[in-house]
Amino acid sequence: MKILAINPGSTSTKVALFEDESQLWSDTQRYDVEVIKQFSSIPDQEEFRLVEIKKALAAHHTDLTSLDAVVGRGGLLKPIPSGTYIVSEPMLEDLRSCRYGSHASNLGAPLAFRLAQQGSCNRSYIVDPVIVDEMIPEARLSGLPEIKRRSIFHALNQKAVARRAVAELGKEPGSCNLVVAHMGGGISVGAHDCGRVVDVNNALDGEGPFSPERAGSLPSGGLVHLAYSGEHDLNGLLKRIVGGGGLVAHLGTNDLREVQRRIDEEGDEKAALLFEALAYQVAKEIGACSAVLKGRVDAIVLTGGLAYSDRLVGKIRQRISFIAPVLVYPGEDEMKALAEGALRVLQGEEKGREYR
Ligand SMILES: Nc1ncnc2c1ncn2[C@@H]1O[C@H](COP(=O)(O)OP(=O)(O)OP(=O)(O)O)[C@@H](O)[C@H]1O
Ligand SMILES: CCCC(=O)O
Repeated sequence: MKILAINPGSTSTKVALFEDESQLWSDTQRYDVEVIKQFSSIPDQEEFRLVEIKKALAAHHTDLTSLDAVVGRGGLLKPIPSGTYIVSEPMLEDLRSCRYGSHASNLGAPLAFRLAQQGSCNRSYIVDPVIVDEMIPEARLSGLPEIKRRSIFHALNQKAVARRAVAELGKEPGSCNLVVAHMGGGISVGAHDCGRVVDVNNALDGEGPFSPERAGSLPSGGLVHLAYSGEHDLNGLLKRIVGGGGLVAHLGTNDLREVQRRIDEEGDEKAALLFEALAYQVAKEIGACSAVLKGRVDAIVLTGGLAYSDRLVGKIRQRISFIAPVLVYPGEDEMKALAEGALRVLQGEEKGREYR
């Protein structure tokens, strides 16, 4: 089966072609920030990205008509359980209108749908979108009835690495309790209770550890004062929390390698403190998720780009290795996870779910 996988990020689109589980080629198309700035909203980028993806297909001599399915990263939809979903009109409508919020991943389904249509296979899917919601009732409450917690996290990679961890532990699928920390530009830490993510910090909405680009949890009084200080309008403040917080706000970079360089080469004490605090906050969140699982944790999994840093992983380990064995899977394999999700449906292992 030939499956094209598409993963739109804020300034790039990753495209990869798979023959069953094997990747035939992959391409990361990076867009100049100035090019992206020409579009007033994420949905406005659909046509541009479609044309760019077709250029990648042409460069790799891949004809659209040779595809059996196209799968895209799923974006901000209404909360739904984990799985592979058939792209449908109601889904496209919710993503294109940004009814549940705006995120680059909103483009995954429309692009997959149009490419599948143009190639005539007419089979398009999304897998484990960022709004996968399996939270238990007590996790949904905040301290104010008018503010509900939402499950928005790196579901695709968290679920994929959780499957890998369970296999490596030699256990049956759905039989393990894991705490998975995805540490990338954003950070989400999930409590996986026998395969179900029963609690996770909302990585897009000011919960959990700060990250290279996100502010994470903030003291709410301080946030309210900042909101009324006249320094920011609504969108400016939201952008600061989501794109300009964390390492960017404190150090002006979202690159952990640069932070390490400043510590090593310049003896930068502020950078050293931020590095320490990052490890501390991730470890604290892992501890919280371990309590969610009542201490019955088979393994803790560290993944995402930050997990390439042995130094960060070492500092996190110091605080959490008393809980359970620590497995480290640096980076992410979202393209493979997308292709595998589509394949499970194409091969009849799983039924394609409907989004209503
Ligand atoms: N070898 C490395 N050592 C230390 N840090 C690294 C290394 N490689 C990548 N990083 C850091 O990982 C972070 C980016 O991670 P990643 O690529 O997973 O993020 P992303 O895909 O942009 O965002 P997200 O994972 O939230 O979707 C950056 O801070 C980058 O500096
Ligand atoms: C789930 C996506 C979260 C992020 O972009 O940080």
